[in-house]
Amino acid sequence: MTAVSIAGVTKVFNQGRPDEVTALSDVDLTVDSGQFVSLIGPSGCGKSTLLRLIADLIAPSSGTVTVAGKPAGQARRDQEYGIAFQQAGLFEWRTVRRNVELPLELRRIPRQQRRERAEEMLALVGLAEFGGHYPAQLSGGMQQRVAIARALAVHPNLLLMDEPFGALDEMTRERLQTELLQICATTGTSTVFVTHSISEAVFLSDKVVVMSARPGRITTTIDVNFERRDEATRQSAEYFEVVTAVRKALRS
Ligand SMILES: Nc1ncnc2c1ncn2[C@@H]1O[C@H](COP(=O)(O)OP(=O)(O)OP(=O)(O)O)[C@@H](O)[C@H]1O
Repeated sequence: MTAVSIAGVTKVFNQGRPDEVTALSDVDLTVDSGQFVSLIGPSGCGKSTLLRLIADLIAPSSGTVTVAGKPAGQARRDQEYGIAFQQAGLFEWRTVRRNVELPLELRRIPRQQRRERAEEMLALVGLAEFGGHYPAQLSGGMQQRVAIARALAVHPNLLLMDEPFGALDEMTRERLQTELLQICATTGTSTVFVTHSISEAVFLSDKVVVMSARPGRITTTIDVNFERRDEATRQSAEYFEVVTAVRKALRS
C-alpha cells in the first residue's frame, strides 16, 4: 500500500507576477506504507512546500498528490494524517490533556472516548503523569512530545513533521528521535519528516530524499537499511557511510 504518491508536481508561487517563484519543479515521490522518509536540502529548496502539498494546505500548480490512495483534499477531510511543526503550537490555556484532545473534539468524538485516547497517547510519548499540566510548565522537549501525541491522537496512518526537533538541544533531540522510531514501529505510521540535520535524517529514515534549490527538485534518493536503530547505530561504520553519502549528495 502506498501512503503518499506525488507525480510530476510543480509549484509556482505568485504565478505571472514579478515575484514569481518556482518552489518545486517536476517532483515525483512515493512513500510506502509504514515507511519513514526524510526530506533534506538547502534552505529554500521546497521541503516545507512539499510537506504542505501533501497536507493539502496548498495546491500544486501541476501534477497530482495522492494520500492513502485518495486525492490530497479528500485525505485532509478524512484526517488521514497528523501534523507536527518546529514550534509545538500548543494552546497555553488548555491543559496538556486537552491539547491532545483537540483534534478529537474537532472530529466530535465523545468526551469519554476523547479522554481515553488522550491518556493513551500521552502514555505513548512518556507523559502519562502530565495530562493536568499546562504547556508553560513543561520543557521544550516535553512540549514537542505533546505535539506528537496530538498529531497521533486521531490514529493517522501518516505523520507529517516539519523540523519538529529543530529547537531542541542535541541530547533531547536524540532521545526524541529514538522515541519517535518506537512510536512509528508500534503504530505502523508512515512518516514524512523535514530536517536540516544529516545525522537525524540518516538515523530515522528508510529513505533520505535529497533536494536542490531553484527550482526545488529531488536530486538523489538514498535508501537506508539498518538492521537496528539504537545508540550503537550512531557509532557504526555503516551509519557513517550513509551520512557521507548524503553529505556528498547535498554538495553535488
Ligand atoms: N506562500 C509563499 N509565497 C511565495 N513564495 C513562497 C511561499 N512559500 C514558500 N515560498 C518560496 O518557495 C521556496 C521554497 O520554500 P520552502 O519554505 O518550501 O523551503 P524550505 O526548503 O522548507 O526552506 P527552509 O529549509 O529554509 O525551511 C522559497 O523560495 C520560498 O521563498
